[in-house]
Amino acid sequence: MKIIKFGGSSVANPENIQRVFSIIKEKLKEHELAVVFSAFGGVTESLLKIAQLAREGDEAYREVLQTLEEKHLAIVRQLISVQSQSTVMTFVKVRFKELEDLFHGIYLIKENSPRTLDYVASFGERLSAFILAESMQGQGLKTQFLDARDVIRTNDRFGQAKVDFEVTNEAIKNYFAKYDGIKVITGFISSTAKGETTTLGRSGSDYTAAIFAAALDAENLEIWTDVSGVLTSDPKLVYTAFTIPQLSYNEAMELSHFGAKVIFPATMQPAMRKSIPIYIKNTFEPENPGTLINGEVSPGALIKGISSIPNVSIVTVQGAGMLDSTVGTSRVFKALAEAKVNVLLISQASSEHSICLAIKTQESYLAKEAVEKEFFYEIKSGEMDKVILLHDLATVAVVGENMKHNPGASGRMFRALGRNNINVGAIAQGSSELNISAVIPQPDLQKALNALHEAFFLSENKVLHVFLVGVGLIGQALIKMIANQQQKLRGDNELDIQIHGMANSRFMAFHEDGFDLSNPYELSDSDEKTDLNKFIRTMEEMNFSNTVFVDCTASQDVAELYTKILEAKVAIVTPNKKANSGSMDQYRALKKLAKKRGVKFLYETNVAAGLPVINTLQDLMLSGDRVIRIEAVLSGSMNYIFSELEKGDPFSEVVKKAKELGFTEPDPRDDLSGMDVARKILILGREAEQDLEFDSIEIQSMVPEDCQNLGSVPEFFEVLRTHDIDFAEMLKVAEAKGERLRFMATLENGKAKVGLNSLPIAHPFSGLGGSDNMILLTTDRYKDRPMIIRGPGAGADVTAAGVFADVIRIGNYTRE
Ligand SMILES: NC(=O)C1=CN([C@@H]2O[C@H](COP(=O)(O)OP(=O)(O)OC[C@H]3O[C@@H](n4cnc5c(N)ncnc54)[C@H](OP(=O)(O)O)[C@@H]3O)[C@@H](O)[C@H]2O)C=CC1
Ligand SMILES: N[C@@H](CC=O)C(=O)O
Repeated sequence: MKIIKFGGSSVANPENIQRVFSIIKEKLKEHELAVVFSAFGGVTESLLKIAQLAREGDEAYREVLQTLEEKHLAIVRQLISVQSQSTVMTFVKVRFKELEDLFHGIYLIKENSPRTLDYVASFGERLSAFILAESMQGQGLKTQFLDARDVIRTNDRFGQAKVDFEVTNEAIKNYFAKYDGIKVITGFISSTAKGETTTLGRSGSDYTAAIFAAALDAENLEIWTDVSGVLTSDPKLVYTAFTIPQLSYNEAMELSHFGAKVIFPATMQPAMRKSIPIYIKNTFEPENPGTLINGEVSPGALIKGISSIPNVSIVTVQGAGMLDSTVGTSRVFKALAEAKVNVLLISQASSEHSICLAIKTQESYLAKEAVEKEFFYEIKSGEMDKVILLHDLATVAVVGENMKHNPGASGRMFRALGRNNINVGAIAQGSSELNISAVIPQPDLQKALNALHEAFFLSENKVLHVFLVGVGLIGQALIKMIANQQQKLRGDNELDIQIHGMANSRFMAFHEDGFDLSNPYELSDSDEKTDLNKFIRTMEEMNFSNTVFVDCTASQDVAELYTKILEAKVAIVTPNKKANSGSMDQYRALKKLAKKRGVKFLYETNVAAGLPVINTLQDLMLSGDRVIRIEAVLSGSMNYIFSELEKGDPFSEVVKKAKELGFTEPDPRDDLSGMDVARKILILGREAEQDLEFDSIEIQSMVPEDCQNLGSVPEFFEVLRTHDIDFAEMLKVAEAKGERLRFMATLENGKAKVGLNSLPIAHPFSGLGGSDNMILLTTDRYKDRPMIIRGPGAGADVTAAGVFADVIRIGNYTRE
C-alpha cells in the first residue's frame, strides 16, 4: 500500500486535476493506493477570509461565498459527465447551503472562535475529496470517499489538534479492512470524541497522509506538490539550487526548522516512527525523481542543504546575574516559554555572562518584555542589563549528517561568508553536528546563500558576477571572448562568468540574471544615463558573491571609485593605468586595501597588454630577486608608428592607422606625448618595489607644440599632417647613421626616462616591428643576460585576453 497526497496547487484547476489523475492511474498499475487531497488551491484561504468578512459585518462575504461555490460547480461541470453530475452537484449545493447558514450565524453574532474556524475550514477538503472521488469513479476507478473526521481522533485544541493515535490507528485499520477500492481521503481535518470538527495545523494534509501511512504500515508515502522535491536552497534566492536526491529524516527536519518550506517537521513524525520512506514529488514534472526522505545517511557531500530564516532579531541578555548560569539561563527560557516565544538559535559565550538568542523579529519585543519582567529586580539593581535587541538580521544554516566527525564544514562556511564581506553576528552548532547556523545582516541574505551554495555544492562550478564599465574597443572584445568561451569554461573549468552590469560614458544597464552574451546588448537601447555612483550602488545592492568590477575605460573618474569598490569586497580587474600611476601613497593604499578586504586587484594589462610582465615581476620580487635595470619598448602604438614610418608613409597617416588598429589610447596624444609609456614604466618600477612618483620621470613628448592644446582628435590629426615632413627628416637622419628610431623607457638607479632613441641596427629593440613590446629585466639573478619578454603589446584581442585571464584568475582564487 502506498499513500499519496496531492496539495492545493496540484488540484487548483481541472487541467491540473487531470495530471493528478494520470499520475494516480500510472501508480495503480503497480500499487494499491490511498489518496489524500487538500482543498482546491486557494479555497481554505477564501473560506477563512469569508469568515472574517462575516465577523466584521461586511456583507461582501456573500459575494465571495458565491464565487467560491461557482468555482466548485465549474470544476464539477468540467470533470464529471452530465449524466453523473447531479449527485455531486447536490452534494456541493448542500455544503454551500450549510456554509451560507454558518456564515450568516457568524455575521449575526460576530464571533469566530477557533472551533468555528476549524469547522469552516473543513469544507475545503470535504468538497475537494468528494468531487475528486466521484470524478475518479467517472474515469473508471473504483473509489471510496473517506471523510477523515470519521477516523482521525484528536483532542479539542482547535486549529492544531493533537492526535490520539491509539484510537485513530485502530479506526483507520478497521475502515480499510471493511471497504475496498481506492480510498479518497480528506486531508487536514479530524474530530474530537464528541464529534466536533478539528484541524491538524500547518501542512495538515501532509500530516493526514503520514498518519494513514503509519497506521497502515504503508510501503511508502508520496507528497506531490509544485516543486521537484527539497532543494539545496531557496530557488528564488539561489538560482543554481537543485533537488536533493535523498535526505535522512533528521536532515529533513533540520532543514525545515531553518526555513525550507517543502515539508513541515511535525508532519513527518508518524511516518518517521515507522521508518516509512517519504518521497517529495512534483505534479508538474512527474518524471523528476524528487527527494527521498528515509532513515539513511547517504555518504558523500558534507552538507545536504542550506536553509534560511529572514526577519530575525538577536536578543541579548547579559549581566552578572547570568553568571549563575544554570539559574540565569533557565529563567530566560522559562520566561520565553511562558510568553510562547519560539527561539531559533542560542549562542552563549563561555564566560556565561551573556546569552544571545535569535528570534523572529515580530516576537522579539515580546521576548524582551518577558525577560525584563523575569529579571525585573536584577535589572533595577544593576545586576543585569536591559535586554538588547538587534534587528534586520537573518539566519543561515548549513545542514547535513556528514558534517559529523568530518572536519572542514565550519571553516568552509565562515571562509565563504568572510570572503564575501558578510558579518556574522552569532553562531551555533548543535553537538549532533547536524547543522551550523549563523546570524547575518538581512540585506546580505541572498549573497550569503549564494556564497555558501557555491562553497559547498558548486565549488567545482564557480560563478563570477562581472560588472563592466567601458564597453569600447577592449570592453567589447572582452564581452565577445567571454561569450565564445562561456560553454568551454563552464564545462572544462567549471567556471561560469556572467555579466550583470555594463556602462559606457553615456548609458548603463543591468541584468539580474546576467546578459545573454550570444546576443550582444546595445547600451544605447538603455534609457538609464550613466551615473557611476549609482552603478556601484546597484552592484552592491545586487549583492552577489564573487563579484568582479572590470574597468575598461581610461577614465580617472572610474579609477577614483576603486577604494569604494574594494571596501565593498568586490575584486577589480583593469587595463586602465590611471589608478596605479597616481601618487605612490594611493598605489600603496589600494594594494593594502585589497589585501585587507581579501579581494584581488589585478592589472596585468596595465603594461604590455596581455604579455606576462607584471606577474613575472611580482614573482621575481616575491622570490627575493632585485631589479637592477629595466629597458623596454612599452608602447605598441609607438613601436608600430616608428617601424611603419620606415616604409615611407607620412607620420600622421601611420598614427591614424595605429588608432584604427586599436593600438593607441582613446586619445593618441596620450601615446605620442610619452605619457602612456611613462605610466607604464612608473608601474613597473613600483612593482619592482621602488618608490617612484610620476613627476620624477623624464619624458620626451612626440606631440608637436602646436598640436598640444587642440580640442578634438580629428582636429589634432589635421594639424599633425603639417609635421609629417619633420618626422620624415628625423627618420632620414637616423637611417643615414644606419640606425632605427624606437620609443623606449628605462629605469635604473631609481631614475626613469621615456623618449625616442636612435638605436644601432644590432640593438634588440631595432628588430621590433608592428605593435611589439620588449622588456629586458636585469636583476640580481638575471645579471649576465637579462630576462626578455617580447610580443604584441597593444590591440583589442591581446589586451582583452589579458583582462579575461585576470578575471579567470579571480575565479580560480575564489574557488577555495
Ligand atoms: N588598446 C590597447 O591596446 C590597450 C588598451 N589598454 C587600456 O584599455 C582601456 C580601454 O581602452 P579602449 O577600449 O581602447 O578605449 P575606448 O575609447 O575604445 O573605450 C573606452 C570606453 O570607456 C567608456 N568610458 C570613458 N569614460 C567613462 C566614464 N567616465 N564612465 C563610464 N564609461 C566611460 C567609453 O564610453 P563612450 O564610448 O561613451 O565614450 C568607452 O566605452 C584604456 O585604459 C587603455 O589604456 C591597455 C592595454 C592595451
Ligand atoms: N596605447 C597603448 C596600449 C595599451 O597600453 C600602446 O600603444 O601600447
